Amino acid sequence: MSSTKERVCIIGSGNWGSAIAKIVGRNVIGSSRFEEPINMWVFEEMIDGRKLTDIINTEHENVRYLPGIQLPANIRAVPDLLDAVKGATVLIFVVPHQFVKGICDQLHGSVPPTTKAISLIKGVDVKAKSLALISDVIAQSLSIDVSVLMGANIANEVARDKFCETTVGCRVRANGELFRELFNTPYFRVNVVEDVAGVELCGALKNIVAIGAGLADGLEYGDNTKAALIRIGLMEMKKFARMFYQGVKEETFFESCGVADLITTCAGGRNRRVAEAHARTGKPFEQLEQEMLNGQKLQGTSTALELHEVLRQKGLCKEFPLFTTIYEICYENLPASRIVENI
Ligand SMILES: NC(=O)C1=CN([C@@H]2O[C@H](COP(=O)(O)OP(=O)(O)OC[C@H]3O[C@@H](n4cnc5c(N)ncnc54)[C@H](O)[C@@H]3O)[C@@H](O)[C@H]2O)C=CC1
Ligand SMILES: O=C(CO)COP(=O)(O)O
Repeated sequence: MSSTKERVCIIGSGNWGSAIAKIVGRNVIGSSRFEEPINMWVFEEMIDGRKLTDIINTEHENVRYLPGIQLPANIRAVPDLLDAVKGATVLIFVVPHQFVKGICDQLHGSVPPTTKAISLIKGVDVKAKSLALISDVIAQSLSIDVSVLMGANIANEVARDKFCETTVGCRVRANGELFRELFNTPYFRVNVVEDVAGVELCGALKNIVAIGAGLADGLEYGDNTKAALIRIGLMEMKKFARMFYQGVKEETFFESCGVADLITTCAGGRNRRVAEAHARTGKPFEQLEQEMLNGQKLQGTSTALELHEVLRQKGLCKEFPLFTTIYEICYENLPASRIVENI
């Protein structure tokens, strides 16, 4: 007899993908709603002569992207994307945003329309010079409903069971509630709101602001300057989100995905850390990403570029001086000190 339970597949296995695998892997144990085995699609690579999938499946640890954390044994690493999603009724998308289109192209035609998906991906897409949400890219490509989960969730802290909150944005309330059940734990508290665009744009845009915060740190400008950049960044995030997506709610910016994620990313995130190194050394971001992140990916620089394409196209650069300056520092060799002068 076939199971009536939901079958979950995680698409992605980086730093956040692995931390989230720990949460959902544990949460489905003994569940009446979800099957216990969970496939996690892994972009295969060799580590000291061994396949990463073999290491995960035998040692239950993602030694490359989340070392030192034991994953539940019901998480099964699968190197083939189509094998991984076979039979899944729930898909969790958690890859760096630059890879999502290629993944959707591969999945096209292999995902039933009743599938419920959620995107944990912080980024945006620019299509024909106009902005698209990553959740819309997935939804349109696969003709399925896509919720989002964003929050103040530095993966290494979540993986160590340190208390935090997160925000699920949904279009279909029942799917939002399903995702609450899948993700919520006493130390990972989920709040569900019906504002997908607001939640997702908070998650994407705060990565640009984090670059600004890191530059200020690298230049040793102090806490007041950093707070000012965070405040101005929040205002630009809000202005941008509401200009491009009618219906984005004011309250969303006070959820975990909004102000809380800004604070944590500007204090401890990878975007901040690499931007600090850029201000100190003058090395290009791409080089620092490779030197400092061991295969993990920066999202803030490419998001600044993508946003800039849209702002320039619409003649809006002057209305977003912080986003524009960060783009120019990342891509046009503007000195880091202009972060303050230009705004
Ligand atoms: N790490 C964190 O603390 C958090 C990350 N996020 C978001 O989650 C998303 C995923 O980030 P992470 O899990 O941290 O990833 P990551 O940056 O740690 O890892 C990079 C991942 O990309 C994969 N990869 C490399 N080349 C690829 C290719 N050509 N095609 C497909 N995959 C490839 C690698 O195998 C690895 O799994 C991002 O949008 C990020 O902003 C959200 C919340 C917290
Ligand atoms: O999104 C994050 C925390 O919520 C992680 O941010 P970084 O990618 O800058 O590490």
